Amino acid sequence: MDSQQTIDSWNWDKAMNLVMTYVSGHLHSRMFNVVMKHSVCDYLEDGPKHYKEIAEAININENMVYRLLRYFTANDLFAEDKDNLGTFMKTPVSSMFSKNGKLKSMGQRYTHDLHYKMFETLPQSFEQNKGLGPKNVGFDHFWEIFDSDPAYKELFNQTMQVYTEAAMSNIRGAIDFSSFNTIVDVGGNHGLLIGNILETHPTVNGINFDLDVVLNAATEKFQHERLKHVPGNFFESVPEADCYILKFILHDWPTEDCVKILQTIGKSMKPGAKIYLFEIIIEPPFYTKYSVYIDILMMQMVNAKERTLNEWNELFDAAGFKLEKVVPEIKTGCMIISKKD
Ligand SMILES: C[S@@+](CC[C@H](N)C(=O)[O-])C[C@H]1O[C@@H](n2cnc3c(N)ncnc32)[C@H](O)[C@@H]1O
Ligand SMILES: CCCCCC(=O)c1c(O)c(Cl)c(O)c(Cl)c1O
Repeated sequence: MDSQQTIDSWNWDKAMNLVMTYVSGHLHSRMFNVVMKHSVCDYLEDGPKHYKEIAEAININENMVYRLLRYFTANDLFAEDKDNLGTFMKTPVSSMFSKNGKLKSMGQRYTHDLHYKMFETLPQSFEQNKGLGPKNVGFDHFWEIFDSDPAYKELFNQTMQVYTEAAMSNIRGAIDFSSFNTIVDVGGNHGLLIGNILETHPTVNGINFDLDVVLNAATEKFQHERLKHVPGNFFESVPEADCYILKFILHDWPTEDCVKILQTIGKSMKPGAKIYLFEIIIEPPFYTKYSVYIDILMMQMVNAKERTLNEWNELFDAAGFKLEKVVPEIKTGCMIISKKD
């Protein structure tokens, strides 16, 4: 916006919209924390409710509940009955965050008190050039949280399953895995990706490989007659196979740890084996909002990052691998790598 445009069209609405865009994030997500923590969306699922009815149900002051509902009506989550002011209604968006909604776990996790505490020192992380998130909540590494907070672990697993469900329609059918005998989903968590691949590849066997604390979590894992769930640590060893898939794994780790993970996999790869990486590929200067959001999330929570294709190639080279192909059909990003000759 050049100065002349600013002077000519400067007005209250533009000023406030600009301010809201850049400074309201913490308020907005903490307000959504209240909605998710008290399952406010659920109360509107079976019909319009007066704010006093919801206030009594969630045991919060009725004027506060009115202001909460009003705030999210202005932000298109709820609607207010113009003929019965004070009565609020669900919208297709609020249904997505209700008890049967696809996005409930996302809404709960990304506005979780733990996340808010982990992001409190984001400015210091930039100044100190390292992610300080886990230290804010008493841990050295993000993954330690799973042992001490099973409820958060379940939320994590559920949200990763939702991401995979959202990506499956694009991934399914885009890659032919039929030439492989066994595929290991390294850090497969819920097993949805490898499970879907087995369903469309009748001759392939699958192994869902993840931490014991994850595979023994309460969240249902994908079951299939040709799928085994195998606990382990990808810094120690992974099962032997001719194909490995890693989705949103390497973006969780600094480059030196990614090299260790790839080299650990390399020790178990059969001759001619391939690795399929389902990872974000940042393409300067065409940045998507979610890719740069997840990049900062990775920095603060796991001291890691999203990568450009050049950065991926540098990583592969350092690990003794080479990029065979980028699979353009996979919108979330997909690269096929193999060990250097
Ligand atoms: C961001 S999640 C991705 C999960 C799944 N691939 C997906 O895309 O939905 C990263 C996964 O890596 C697993 N993980 C982290 N450290 C691990 C380790 N040392 N060994 C095996 N799995 C690990 C986590 O338990 C988690 O399931
Ligand atoms: C658009 C893809 C988002 C994947 C999110 C994700 O992978 C992730 C993650 O790996 C870690 Cl370690 C994490 O702490 C969060 Cl909050 C994530 O969302």
